[in-house]
Amino acid sequence: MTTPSQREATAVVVVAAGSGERLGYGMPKAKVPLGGETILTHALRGVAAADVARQICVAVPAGDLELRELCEEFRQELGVDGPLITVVDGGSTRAASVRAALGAVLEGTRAVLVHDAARALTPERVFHRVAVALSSGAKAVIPAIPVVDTVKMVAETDGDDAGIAPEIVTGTAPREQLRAVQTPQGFDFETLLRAHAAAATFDDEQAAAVTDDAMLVELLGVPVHAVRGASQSLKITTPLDLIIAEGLLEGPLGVRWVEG
Ligand SMILES: Nc1ccn([C@@H]2O[C@H](COP(=O)(O)OP(=O)(O)OP(=O)(O)O)[C@@H](O)[C@H]2O)c(=O)n1
Ligand SMILES: C[C@](O)(CO)[C@H](O)COP(=O)(O)O
Repeated sequence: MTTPSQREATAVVVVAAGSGERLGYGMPKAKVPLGGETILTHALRGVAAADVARQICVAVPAGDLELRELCEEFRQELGVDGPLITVVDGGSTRAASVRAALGAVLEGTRAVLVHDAARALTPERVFHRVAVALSSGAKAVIPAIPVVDTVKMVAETDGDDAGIAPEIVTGTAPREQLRAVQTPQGFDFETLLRAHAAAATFDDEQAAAVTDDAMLVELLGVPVHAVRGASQSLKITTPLDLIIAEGLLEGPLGVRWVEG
């Protein structure tokens, strides 16, 4: 476990400003119902239950008053002893939303965990593993799980192969070295600020290639450590993911039965 002084110097950023195109609900994904509540409410409950931070900083779609209200209701539910809940307008990319939230982090913060609201069922133990690794001296920590599929590189087919199939295999990745990466990703605050300052200068193509915060820290040459993630931390991205998440909540023991 982390100590109270580590908790006092930690903030969790929850990015919830995405549009949820692939889920196809016609509303920001954070508002989509899951087990009778919203995806964002589940995510916030998980963060608060983990109790690793004095502040939770949420990025919502710019101008979305409903989600701001939801955060305010959650703040009231936690009461005066709960963490400070700060809400900011997110940006047009995930990284821009993270940057907006980092701008609202309390003075004195030394560690930040960045979490996707879309990973609404992430168990407390994953927050703890990340926080403990940070408190043991890591500057960057990610939760990760082994990849179960065989992963191949492909290219568009051309020449003699055109007309047979749209893609051709160019190689097979060594599966034992691959991990599927999740959130919360934990960082030394100063390191994460440096990484995002560099990313803020990226052109559109470079910015589009940024899919998590750890890769920005990798670009600084800072080691990124991996701890065990959990299968129930799945990112609710497609309608099938939402069905799986509903199923996890409805299981006989709720989401707690899932190992990992
Ligand atoms: N401009 C953005 C884009 C994404 N996110 C957040 O980043 C997390 C991961 O993004 P993803 O699951 O891809 O969400 P969406 O961008 O909403 O999904 P889609 O690409 O289907 O629209 C989500 O919690 C999402 O709210 C964000 O805060 N700001
Ligand atoms: C940060 C992340 O959840 C790690 O798996 C993922 O990269 C987000 O990707 P998205 O394309 O923004 O959903």
